[in-house]
Amino acid sequence: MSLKCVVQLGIPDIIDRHGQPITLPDLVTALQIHPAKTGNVHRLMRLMVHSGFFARKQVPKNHVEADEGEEEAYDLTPSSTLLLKDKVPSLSSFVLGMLDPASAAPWQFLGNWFRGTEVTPFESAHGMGFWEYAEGNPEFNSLFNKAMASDSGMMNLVIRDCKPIFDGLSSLVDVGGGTGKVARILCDAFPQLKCTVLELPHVVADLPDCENLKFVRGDMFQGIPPADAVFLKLILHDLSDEECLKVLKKCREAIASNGQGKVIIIDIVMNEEKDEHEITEAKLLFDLLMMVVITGRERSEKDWKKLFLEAGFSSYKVTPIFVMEGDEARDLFGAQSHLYKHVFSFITSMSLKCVVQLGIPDIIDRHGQPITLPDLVTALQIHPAKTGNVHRLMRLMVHSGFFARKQVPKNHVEADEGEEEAYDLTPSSRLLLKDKVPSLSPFVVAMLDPAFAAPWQFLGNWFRGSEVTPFESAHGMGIWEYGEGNPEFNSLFNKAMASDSGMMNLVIRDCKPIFDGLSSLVDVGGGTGKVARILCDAFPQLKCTVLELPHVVADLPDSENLKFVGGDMFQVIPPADAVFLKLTLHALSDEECLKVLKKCREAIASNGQGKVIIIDIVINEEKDEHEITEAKLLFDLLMMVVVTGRERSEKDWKKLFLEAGFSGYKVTPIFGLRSLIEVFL
Ligand SMILES: C[S@@+](CC[C@H](N)C(=O)[O-])C[C@H]1O[C@@H](n2cnc3c(N)ncnc32)[C@H](O)[C@@H]1O
Repeated sequence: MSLKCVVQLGIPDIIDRHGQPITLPDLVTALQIHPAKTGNVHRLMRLMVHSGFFARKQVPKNHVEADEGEEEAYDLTPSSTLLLKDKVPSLSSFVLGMLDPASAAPWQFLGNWFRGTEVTPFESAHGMGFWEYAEGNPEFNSLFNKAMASDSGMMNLVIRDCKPIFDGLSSLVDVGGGTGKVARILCDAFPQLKCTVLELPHVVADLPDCENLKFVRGDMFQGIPPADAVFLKLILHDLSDEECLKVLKKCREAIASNGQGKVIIIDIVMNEEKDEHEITEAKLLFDLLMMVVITGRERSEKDWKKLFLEAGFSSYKVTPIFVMEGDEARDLFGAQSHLYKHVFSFITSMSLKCVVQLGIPDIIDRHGQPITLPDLVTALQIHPAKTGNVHRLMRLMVHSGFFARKQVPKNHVEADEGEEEAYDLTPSSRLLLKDKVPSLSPFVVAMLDPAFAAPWQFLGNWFRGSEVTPFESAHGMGIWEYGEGNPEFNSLFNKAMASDSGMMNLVIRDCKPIFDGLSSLVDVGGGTGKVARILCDAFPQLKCTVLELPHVVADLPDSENLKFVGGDMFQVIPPADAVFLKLTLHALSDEECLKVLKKCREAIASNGQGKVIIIDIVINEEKDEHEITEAKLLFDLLMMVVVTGRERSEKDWKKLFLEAGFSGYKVTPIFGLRSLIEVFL
């Protein structure tokens, strides 16, 4: 969604027009950002640099003469070059089309769809199939057609290498050829070729024919005009095997008239053994996209061959055109895969949510050993028409490290000796077991709830508008107020935070010296008391108080060592030996954070030697591994979108502590993404 925001704000074009790498102040000026939001541009750019969409460069300072030396600036990379709006090829329309709310909505229905009767999750979300929806929604139709045309623009790069394939053809029908982007490229490259685009009537309704190019309104399942060649780009992967077979047979009839025609298909061929990890990932994401939006699938060469032979063709030849050695096109197609992987990375998130909703980790755990696909399908009680799709979900999840493929002895029929493939848990999916501690499944479900997903659609406009957060743009109020009025969301959120806090169990014994000698502690913003309970159990001498918003702790009973106080941390924090804040300060702006830190100081000042204990993220781009920094930067944007918070470097934290009047602090990186910070009077 940050990528979509980058496209909406036109950042690649701004850098391109600038003619050289652009500094942050120049970018902010060019963007015409709302004055209250200018401080957030570097956060968006930091994530985008980390993801390979921009490069940091040093340029000579040029603002004030006295200011000699160099400063940091952002440059385009091959991936962001593909997002320039008026260049060819440009994939900016693809990004906007694929991340449109109408395209995003069906993913929320994936889990239920597996057990229900709707043909696709798209139908669950919109009450009709994709093409019908596009027909009735001209804006969506136009967005989708532009997205496909922008993808087709990439054909320009390879068409000269494909010359032998089109040589000798005098007529060609582009089936499902959209608004004719590829057909025009072909007509330009091969002037002898007469092209016909066969399309749904509403897609080509207003398109005029020209000399070599004709539009025919029709249905590929009914008939395809005769020609030397039938061309299908990203059509057959939209179709189920049955539909694909029907269309291939129609293609055969269309080319049969001249006895030597051929069908030319541009589509994905799965090749997990040979492809690089990132290429396979992009292909698997497309496969799930095809499952969710239409009834299609991505196919291996073996799958394709089966269909071709069944349709009556005698042979075929596969050319992986988009990965040609030594060609400038190779870099661009590499950039395209990188871009698509990021456009569709939400598919991995939503598939993960589906895996939790279906309870797959628990099923494997209960099975007591790696589970075969047939056993998993049986245990899942999937709708009979959907059983063939479980392996597609699992294939992506294996690729993303959530499950491992193992070989187990065949045990279904005695005759069937040997081994078969089965899925096992990995450390990541073990964290999703519902009844184990710690379990992060409530965290997954809550963070991918529609209420959390909606604000991301507002990010681009938010940068230029006056709303405090994109969450407010989406829901008309801040998150805590929203939680107060929506008990279901409130409960979902509190369970998510409690599930995250369950991880504390794992480290509490290592933190003993930090809590030794304390007799009272206030957990500020302590949710429903998960951490406080863990602390009470670990340190029986400790009296804990949870200070929380009244609606969060309304029904929670006190117990011997644990008291709940409904209140407001900006007003007053009860006095104690220590104030504890886990993930509370990263949800606050610097000004808010300072206010709360001062209240913390007052709360511990009474005994003259108290301390503040913070568990939160400390950004350390130089030292952390790439994946850890990525997770921290994603949290940073989450804090920008749902609240007014931010993730901070040690330098940022230090500045706040000193400004709040503390004398010193100590950071202990205990906790994966999180650190424990002690702050002293
Ligand atoms: C990100 S959550 C952290 C929850 C908990 N510390 C944990 O890590 O599991 C922030 C918490 O701050 C609470 N909160 C927000 N504003 C508050 C305020 N003004 N006073 C007290 N608590 C507040 C929210 O209700 C929420 O539970």
